[in-house]
Amino acid sequence: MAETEERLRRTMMFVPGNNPAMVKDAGIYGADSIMFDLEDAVSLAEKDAARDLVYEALSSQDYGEAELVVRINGDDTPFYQNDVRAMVKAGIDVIRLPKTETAEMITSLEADVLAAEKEFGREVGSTHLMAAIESAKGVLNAPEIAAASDRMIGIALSAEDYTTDMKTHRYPDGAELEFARNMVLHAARAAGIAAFDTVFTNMDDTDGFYRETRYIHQLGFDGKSLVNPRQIAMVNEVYQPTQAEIDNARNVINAIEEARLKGSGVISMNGQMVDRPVVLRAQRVMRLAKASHLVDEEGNDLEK
Ligand SMILES: CC(=O)SCCNC(=O)CCNC(=O)[C@H](O)C(C)(C)COP(=O)(O)OP(=O)(O)OC[C@H]1O[C@@H](n2cnc3c(N)ncnc32)[C@H](O)[C@@H]1OP(=O)(O)O
Ligand SMILES: O=C([O-])CC(=O)C(=O)O
Ligand SMILES: [Mg+2]
Repeated sequence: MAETEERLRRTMMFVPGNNPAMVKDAGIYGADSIMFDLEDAVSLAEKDAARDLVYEALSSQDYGEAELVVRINGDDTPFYQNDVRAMVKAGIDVIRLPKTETAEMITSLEADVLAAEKEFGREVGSTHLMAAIESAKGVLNAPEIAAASDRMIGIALSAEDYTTDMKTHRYPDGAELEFARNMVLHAARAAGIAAFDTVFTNMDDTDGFYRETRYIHQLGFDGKSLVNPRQIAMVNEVYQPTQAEIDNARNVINAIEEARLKGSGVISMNGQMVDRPVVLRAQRVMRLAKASHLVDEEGNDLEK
């Protein structure tokens, strides 16, 4: 899917690129985006084997509707060039650059991707990019990074490396991430691309996971990077609109359609002015409701 704003990206699940069983089954859990990892989940000794495994899977497996992302190794590693070429050749949807600190890192990746698209006969521009922000420098440069290329679909905060760079660690209340989360989110919104929150790595702390997901949903993040399939349903639950939100969104969309047929742009509904931002929010609620299987393609309630 080429359209960037329309696509729902609530769940982007890391799949270690060196694990054949996980790579094979990654499509069965219903993640919006599957992110094969060639970077920190893979040891140095396994880098080439992981790249081959992911290349083979991309060439032969059907991952359905999921968006396919690969986290390549950084441009300061000997694996970077081969990662870029193999993933473009395989027709990956999105390349995620880890530890991105400057806009130049993205423009240089863009040039490498373009060269690979031409070399392997892929449509020019078909490979999208995203950046992981994992350091103070990356956070401060996030606005330029997010706007560095038309191929950019999003930026993600990566809190494990970021908190290490900041000489702290992760706490349950997330205060240490407040500035970075807000920077990443504002940089993404200003550039018109998606914002992803970081992984939550304690699989046994379900309450903590829900708390963090509700918080980043409230801030306005599109979704979260995940490390385990069990986290997918929990994120979808948090992002699922309430019945009252769906009813209101449907009324807004119907009212604006009626107004449009009568040739008017601004309308009032229950004494409330309905303008463009209200309509855009309503459309997003209906997209989320459809993805949550609460309404059908026409926007009518489905039986629960
Ligand atoms: C800081 C960073 O860079 S984070 C990004 C790098 N890290 C990663 O990619 C780690 C990804 N996650 C994992 O490897 C695992 O989920 C772990 C190690 C965290 C936990 O593993 P487990 O305890 O085995 O998880 P769990 O018991 O929930 O697994 C259930 C099933 O889901 C599968 N599964 C678990 N995690 C994943 C995953 N990320 N992708 C695909 N399948 C997965 C398991 O293989 C298992 O399948 P099975 O039932 O067919 O055997
Ligand atoms: O992107 C992520 O959330 C995982 C990661 O690399 C980090 O936290 O350093
Ligand atoms: Mg990291």
